[in-house]
Amino acid sequence: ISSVVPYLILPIFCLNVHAIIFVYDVTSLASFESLPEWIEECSRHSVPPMVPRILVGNKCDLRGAREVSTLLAQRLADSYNFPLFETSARDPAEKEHVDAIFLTLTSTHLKGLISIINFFYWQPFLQAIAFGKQGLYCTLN
Ligand SMILES: Nc1nc2c(ncn2[C@@H]2O[C@H](COP(=O)(O)OP(=O)(O)OP(=O)(O)O)[C@@H](O)[C@H]2O)c(=O)[nH]1
Repeated sequence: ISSVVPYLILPIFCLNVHAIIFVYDVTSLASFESLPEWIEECSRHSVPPMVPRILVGNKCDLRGAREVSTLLAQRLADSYNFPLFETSARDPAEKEHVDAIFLTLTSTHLKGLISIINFFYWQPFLQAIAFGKQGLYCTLN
């Protein structure tokens, strides 16, 4: 999410969202420090907790201009339990990182879907077992 996205547009982005990538610029401490505000803002717009979120530090090719250390970013990522990636949209050597970001999001999203499917598939059986046990308990008493 870029800092230029007005707050008014955010609710529209948050409708039916499947994944969120929070991107900051590693050469801008201000962009990093604005992240918690954007993360909270997304939560306020009822983005379900199961929607995978990921933190991405961009512009890693600008080594001399770095203002956000990996350690600092990792601490923030850990505090929200988000995976952290550092990459560069400009440096072709970092291409694999961009691929990894989307693979991680896709697999997390699929895991979420599978657990929902599992829940609805097994729920009637679990209920039947619970009910059966209850019935047995009543009969024995
Ligand atoms: N060196 C470098 N420049 C980048 C990278 N990603 C984007 N840029 C440059 O940063 C500028 C802004 O990129 P945009 O894609 O417009 O991104 P934005 O979200 O508007 O970002 P900011 O202007 O940085 O707030 C452009 O000149 C891009 O070419 C990167 O990984 N490395």
